[in-house]
Amino acid sequence: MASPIIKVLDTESDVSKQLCQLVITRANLAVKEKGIFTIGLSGGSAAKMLCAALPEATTDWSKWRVFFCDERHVPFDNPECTFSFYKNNLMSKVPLSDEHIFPLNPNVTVAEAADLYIEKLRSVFPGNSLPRFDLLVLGMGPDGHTCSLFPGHPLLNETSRITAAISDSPKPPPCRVTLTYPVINNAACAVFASCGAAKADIVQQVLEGKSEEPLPAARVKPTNGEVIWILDKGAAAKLTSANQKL
Ligand SMILES: O=C(O)[C@H](O)[C@@H](O)[C@H](O)[C@H](O)COP(=O)(O)O
Repeated sequence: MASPIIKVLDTESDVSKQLCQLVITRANLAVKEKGIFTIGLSGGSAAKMLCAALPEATTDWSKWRVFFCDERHVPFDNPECTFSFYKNNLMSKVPLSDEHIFPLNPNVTVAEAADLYIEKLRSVFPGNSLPRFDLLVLGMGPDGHTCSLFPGHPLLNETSRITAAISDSPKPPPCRVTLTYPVINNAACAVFASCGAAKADIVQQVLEGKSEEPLPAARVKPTNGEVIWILDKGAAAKLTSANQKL
């Protein structure tokens, strides 16, 4: 797998614009080549960036198939629900129909929701092969987690399931469903967007650390794909100069 591509920009607004530009470029290329664009979205600051800029974008929304890299197992009316954040802040502004965005089922147990999510994935990625997303938009928490894959958690070692339930997430809420590394590392492209000086240490650990136990975000290494990190200067502040290309 090639080394991560690192883009360092001045401000969070620049990161947001660059993230959305990458998403749209990838979307329009996938639609042109395959007639469909498959994307996995994350919550947190990436959701805010995408919802702020995507409504202005030019793309054929009818060709998008939108999944969640992870999702909190909460009712849709819970403010923690990532799907509802996108529904209220993106879907309400663009012609992305309900049939093309795939939320979790919050009305079953979290384990059942993880199983049911596999069926939703199979409705777009048929057969038994690993789903290959065109793009996964990922965030990284201050502990180096990504999706709902947390440091030291047994799910880091999941090699057969394509989705998994977690009920002891250290980041509340505790119950979530997450994509696992078999799917994450089968993606054509995974992009992280991280901003702020508070992330500088963990960004340096993930991108330049040599730990025996790599942090979850450092384990995102698509076998036949690329990883792109879009950082503002604050988040990139502890990287070596080689990685600080503005
Ligand atoms: O729903 C979630 O909680 C996310 O998917 C989670 O993995 C998020 O991406 C990171 O916690 C980073 O969040 P921030 O970018 O807001 O720090």
